[in-house]
Amino acid sequence: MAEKTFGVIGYALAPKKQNSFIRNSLVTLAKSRGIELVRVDSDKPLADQGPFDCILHKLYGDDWKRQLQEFKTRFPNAVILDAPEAIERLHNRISMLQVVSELRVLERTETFGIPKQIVIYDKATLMDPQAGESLKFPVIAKPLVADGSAKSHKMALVFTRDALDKLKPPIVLQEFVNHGGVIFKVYVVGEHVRCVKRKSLPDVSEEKTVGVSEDLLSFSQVSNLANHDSVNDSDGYYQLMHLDETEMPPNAFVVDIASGLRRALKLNLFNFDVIRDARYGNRYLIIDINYFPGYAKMPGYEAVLTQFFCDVMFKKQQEEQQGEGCALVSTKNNEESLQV
Ligand SMILES: O=P(O)(O)O[C@@H]1[C@@H](OP(=O)(O)O)[C@H](OP(=O)(O)O)[C@H](O)[C@H](OP(=O)(O)O)[C@H]1OP(=O)(O)O
Ligand SMILES: Nc1ncnc2c1ncn2[C@@H]1O[C@H](COP(=O)(O)OP(=O)(O)O)[C@@H](O)[C@H]1O
Ligand SMILES: [Mg+2]
Ligand SMILES: [Mg+2]
Repeated sequence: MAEKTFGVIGYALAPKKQNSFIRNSLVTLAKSRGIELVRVDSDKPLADQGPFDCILHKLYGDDWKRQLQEFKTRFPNAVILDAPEAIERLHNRISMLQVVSELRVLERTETFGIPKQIVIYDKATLMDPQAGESLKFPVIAKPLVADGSAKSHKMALVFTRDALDKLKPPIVLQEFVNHGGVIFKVYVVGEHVRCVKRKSLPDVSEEKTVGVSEDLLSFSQVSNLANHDSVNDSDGYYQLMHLDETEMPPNAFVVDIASGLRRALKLNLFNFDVIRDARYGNRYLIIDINYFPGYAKMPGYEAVLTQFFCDVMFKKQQEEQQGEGCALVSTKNNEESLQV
């Protein structure tokens, strides 16, 4: 066990997240490296608690943002992982993916982008015969807001233009891209990047689009379903996916994109979903970016997160020492996330 506390990290998480993420195995390993993990009491003002060297958080709402601001005013040297303004960009499925077009990665044989999509804010626009004219069907209808609510994960695979009237705006209509039924989830923890395979929606053939008895199929959080989980499958649409047979994308490519996203988003803790366009084989599409995802599903997450916490503390201490030595450097932008 470490003799000295290297840093105290306060965590402010919803109960479900707390149960899955704050496991004894994480707390013990972190402690052995001098990192103490302490729960933030949501019934008390954050600024009255602590002292904390760092706040790890995934909570929503203006009240929480205000509490973070107050905390930062009172403890300017504390690190907030991550800045709420940076996280907010991921709460809207349009702004979330706009960042992809800002990325510049080294030239390679693989290419990347996002699927073609439009945003519809109201029913009148949705009912306009021109709505969705620029898109090739089927499309996936996604709630515009991605705020962690169950509603924000409710999607629909829409086969025909006529079925659009069953949807409730504001929504994003995104072209469905065949990708072999497997998605790649890329977990980012500071500089650490890990890509895993997960089950996705199966490919849709032209015949399927014509012959399907329903013109709209609803689904939610497909990648979290175990293979035996029941889904509405009257058309025999869902089937077992053979994850093992799917080739991973080149690691250097994934790391390049992850590093680019991390810089552009100014975030340390996120994951993104990538699919490989079945038409090309070397074209990858980013479809979703999530703040502070289910890291506990990443094998060995305790060691990865503990190392990250140590890096954050080390960087903080270095900056404090430099600050003491040079009081002139006071222009540090408090709003910006620390990038370890
Ligand atoms: O709960 P988990 O472990 O399935 O994690 C969810 C993530 O699953 P993943 O790690 O990508 O497989 C999940 O990712 P997806 O959106 O399903 O790709 C979200 O990040 C979800 O958070 P929120 O509901 O969007 O706020 C995450 O939920 P929270 O744990 O943050 O509630
Ligand atoms: N454009 C697309 N083409 C094919 N499948 C998609 C597309 N967009 C989403 N999916 C499938 O739908 C699932 C949920 O969509 P996603 O945007 O990741 O929402 P969530 O935030 O709920 O995870 C993905 O994991 C993937 O299986
Ligand atoms: Mg997703
Ligand atoms: Mg998501």
